Amino acid sequence: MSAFNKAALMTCTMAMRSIARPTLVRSAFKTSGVRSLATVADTVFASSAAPKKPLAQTFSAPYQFDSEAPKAVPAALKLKSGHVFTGTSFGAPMSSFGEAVFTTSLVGYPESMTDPSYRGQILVFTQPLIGNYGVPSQEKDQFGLLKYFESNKIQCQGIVVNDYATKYSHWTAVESLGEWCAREGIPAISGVDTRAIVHLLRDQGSTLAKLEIGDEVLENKEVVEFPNPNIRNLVSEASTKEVYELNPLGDVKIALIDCGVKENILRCLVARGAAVTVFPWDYDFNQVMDQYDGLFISNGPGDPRAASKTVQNLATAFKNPAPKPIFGICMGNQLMGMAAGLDVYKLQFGNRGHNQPAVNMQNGRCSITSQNHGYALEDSVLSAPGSVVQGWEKYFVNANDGSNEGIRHLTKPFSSVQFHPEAKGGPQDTEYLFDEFLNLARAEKVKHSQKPFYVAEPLSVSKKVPAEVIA
Ligand SMILES: NC(=O)CC[C@H](N)C(=O)O
Repeated sequence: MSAFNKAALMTCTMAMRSIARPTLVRSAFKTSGVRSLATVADTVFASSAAPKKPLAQTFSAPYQFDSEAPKAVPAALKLKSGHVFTGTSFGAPMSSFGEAVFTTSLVGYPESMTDPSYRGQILVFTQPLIGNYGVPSQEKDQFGLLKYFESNKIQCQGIVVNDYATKYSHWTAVESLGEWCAREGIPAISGVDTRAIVHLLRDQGSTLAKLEIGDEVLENKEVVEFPNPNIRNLVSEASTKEVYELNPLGDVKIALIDCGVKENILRCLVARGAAVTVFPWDYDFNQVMDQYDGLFISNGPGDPRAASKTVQNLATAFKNPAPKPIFGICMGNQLMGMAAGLDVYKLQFGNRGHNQPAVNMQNGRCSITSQNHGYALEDSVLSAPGSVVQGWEKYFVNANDGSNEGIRHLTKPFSSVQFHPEAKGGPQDTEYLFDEFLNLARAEKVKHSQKPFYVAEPLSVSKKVPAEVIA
């Protein structure tokens, strides 16, 4: 764990302790002079002591941390189920719609919010204190990839937090979370009981929602229609429109199908020496695979059934008698599974967080993984006798809910995982899967380079040389 993660974890632990022992924690903060944390402890204590009201009428009064802060703008999270949570706006002064989902991750809000897989979603953070380390810059690395974000803009439709930290501090920070949201036109609400929201989303499932800001909240009109982002082709919206190359001098050539790829997947590939060509989601890669040593299918937003073209292309690739290695992550796992003949279904509330246990079915080893998905492969047929899905086996399984975490082919170099080995944020314990994939691709390259390059029958050439020239 990095020093930064440790600091963030300590902040969280301190805030959580304050719920159990508020008096003690408050006096400790006062003597050490940490004024902003003392205020957090007060707030958590005050809200947990508040009388319980029916959820539909939940109202969190707008509050301010800082007496110099501008006047609070009202905000409301309205769920399709009729539940309304009111609080304070700290982002863009505009309303938005989306599917409300929650993440249990403790850190990594800049990464999560720019992860294209969150497109169309309103993100509820269960971590109570958000914004305390601000937002980094758009600085790029030597490959031209963003250093600190997973794409070049905020992808989610809005964010919901319990306590927004108005004061931030981090060596990479260039602005506050609120400034970033306002600049990018993304609404944000704080001062709501995120525990109550998560209970609802867990019990009734991910729910369509609206984030209302400003006067609209005061008008308190009923929302008549909640547009469902999952009926759009979000993959097509998030995917690159043009083919582009990264690290062209890399020693192994990978074709990457961009369904909404996270920057850290690209970083993980180029950092290991791969030359990566990124293709749009519907590109018929089978036409160009002879120029590549391996194929990668990325993560992406929304319902995987929207990417049926990628599924068709994969089904064709699977039939290739001389198959190249293929590896997929998250949406990539779902698309590869569908191409293999598996069904996909929507989970009740999805798995989003940094501590999801995935058990490797080959060796029983469990890895703690980073995840962000609402759909899953129906993999029970893989172990069923006489299954129509031949040649594939379960690769990883989620130890919490038994859902699919990966599949692999029994004889061909095809595999995929539902979790995120590239993390960002979250544990990097499964990053070795990038090495395994690139090792297979390098072996493929060697196999091809062993095909005859030399001129056949060299002796017959010398025989034809006229005698007088040799002399
Ligand atoms: N991270 C991802 O690739 C998510 C895949 C898909 N959109 C899901 O929610 O299941």
